[in-house]
Amino acid sequence: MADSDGSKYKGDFRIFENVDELATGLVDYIAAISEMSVKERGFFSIALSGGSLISFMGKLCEAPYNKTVDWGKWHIFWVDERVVAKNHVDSNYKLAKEVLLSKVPILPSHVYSINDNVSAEEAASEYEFVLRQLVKTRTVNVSESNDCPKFDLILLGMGPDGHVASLFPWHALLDLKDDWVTYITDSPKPPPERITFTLPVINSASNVAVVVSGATKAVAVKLVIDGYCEESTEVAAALPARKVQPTDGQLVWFLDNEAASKLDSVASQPPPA
Ligand SMILES: O=C1O[C@H](COP(=O)(O)O)[C@@H](O)[C@H](O)[C@H]1O
Repeated sequence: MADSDGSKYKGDFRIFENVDELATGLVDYIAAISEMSVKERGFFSIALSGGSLISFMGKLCEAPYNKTVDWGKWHIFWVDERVVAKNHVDSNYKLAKEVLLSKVPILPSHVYSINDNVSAEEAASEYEFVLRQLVKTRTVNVSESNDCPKFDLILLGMGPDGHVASLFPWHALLDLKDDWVTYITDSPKPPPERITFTLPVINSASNVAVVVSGATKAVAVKLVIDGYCEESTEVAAALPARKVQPTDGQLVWFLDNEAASKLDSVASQPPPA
């Protein structure tokens, strides 16, 4: 559906029968972008979120990906991270380590986790500093239009409130234009202290995938993609996920049937071949 300014929400939508098929589709997609990036640039820069999407990435540890993916070329970042110790149950790093990083031959020096010994503000500023060095060496590509890092792939989940990364509805962080990495100390979802990429960085990526499953997110999915939902009084345009529109990159949504169940505009599309 069109916004009040006439613009339409753009993206590709892949809808799967269940979460197992979604996970297979997602890892196929990640492996293909990894191969293309390594061929074109010699590196693959990927930024992970936390939450349910990480569990789907476990399939990358299985055949054929465990052998075919060029793990030595992967450089792994976090789109957002909770400012807790790396062994804390809320740590996005811990989740990714358990599901993927400890099971494939990724180089430890290519895993860019946050400094968990400092405040959220310092952690964000250190993370942005590291990112700036890696953009200088082009380990992470750069956007020609705004000098932001241009990740080969950014993976986002979405909460039932429409938040992506640690960018929450109506929060002032949504308006940041010049920062790459920022921090929040009043996150509506615990834990309260987090760091997060800003929208300009997310929207500068070459590829962005939003991965959403489950019936509890069906209303938010409809608000974001169709621009309205009769069952909700939320303002669609205020949902952070609706502000994810890559400037020069490709956006793909991976949905299971339950998350897509309220959509009118794309629900009738056949699953990808
Ligand atoms: O707090 C967070 O939530 C979102 C969504 O998580 P999910 O478990 O509902 O899929 C996640 O994408 C984000 O990275 C995380 O910090």
